[in-house]
Amino acid sequence: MIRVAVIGAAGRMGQTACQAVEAVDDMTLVARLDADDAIDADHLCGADVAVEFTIPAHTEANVHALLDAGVAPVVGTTGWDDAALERVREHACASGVNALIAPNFAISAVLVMEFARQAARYFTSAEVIEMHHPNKLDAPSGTAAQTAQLIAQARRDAGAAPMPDATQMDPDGCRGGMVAGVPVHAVRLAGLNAHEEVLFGNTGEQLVLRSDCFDRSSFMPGVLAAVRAVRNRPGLTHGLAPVLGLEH
Ligand SMILES: NC(=O)C1=CN([C@@H]2O[C@H](COP(=O)(O)OP(=O)(O)OC[C@H]3O[C@@H](n4cnc5c(N)ncnc54)[C@H](O)[C@@H]3O)[C@@H](O)[C@H]2O)C=CC1
Ligand SMILES: O=C(O)C1=N[C@H](C(=O)O)C[C@H](O)C1
Repeated sequence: MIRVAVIGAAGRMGQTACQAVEAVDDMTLVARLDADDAIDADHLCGADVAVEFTIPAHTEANVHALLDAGVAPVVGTTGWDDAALERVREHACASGVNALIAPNFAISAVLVMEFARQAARYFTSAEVIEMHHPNKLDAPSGTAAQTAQLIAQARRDAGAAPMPDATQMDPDGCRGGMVAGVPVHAVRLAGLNAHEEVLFGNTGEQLVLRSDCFDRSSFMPGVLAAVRAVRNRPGLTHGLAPVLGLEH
């Protein structure tokens, strides 16, 4: 039986994660913590693993507190940069407590990232469009940022030429933001949940990869898989792909 704490338990993802943990036979929910609760042994109630869905400004501090408490974090909160990930990697290795941080736990989104990585070298142009509910705090989404980085790395590895773009005037930033040299566009629209399109273009052809997460339950199989896997994966695991056997 895996003893699980949920941090950010009052939030949209935290509530869904609590329900998912309570619905399976091999886990027991031992703690629901939110913004006013200390992350320490008293409040973690003997948890083995903590699922963390909070806010970008606080997630790193929460993760270090969990590692100090000997509880393996499974983190879905976004807003991580390379330096913060490296600090967690070092802390996890030094403490012997494993951690997993993934910008997206939905199978469709993880596969879009993997397929985008594979496709990138074959196309002249690539752009990412992420579309979310208007309550989202960060832009671009963690998933879009990771997708752009994977595309950029694959293009670098393939020695791809710069993408064609004749734009000379864009005072309002309508061409989107640039993540690792890949244009990323963020839509915030009432009625949406979490969606991403990756567009690849060549002369005369287009490939579109799209993930639609209509409901937060879509993230839960991945969260539960990460909870089951994290204690067997030394150090920091970044992304769900390796847990799904998509190592590259
Ligand atoms: N990796 C993935 O598959 C997914 C990641 N996300 C990410 O998860 C994060 C949370 O998203 P939502 O649940 O929609 O947000 P939300 O705003 O509904 O929930 C955040 C919760 O965290 C709590 N909180 C804030 N500071 C805290 C602290 N220091 N310690 C403990 N709790 C704290 C808030 O009170 C709130 O209950 C976002 O970064 C979002 O992008 C969302 C969906 C899927
Ligand atoms: O805030 C959300 O809702 C989501 N956040 C994650 C992200 O920023 O990539 C994952 C998913 O897109 C939902």
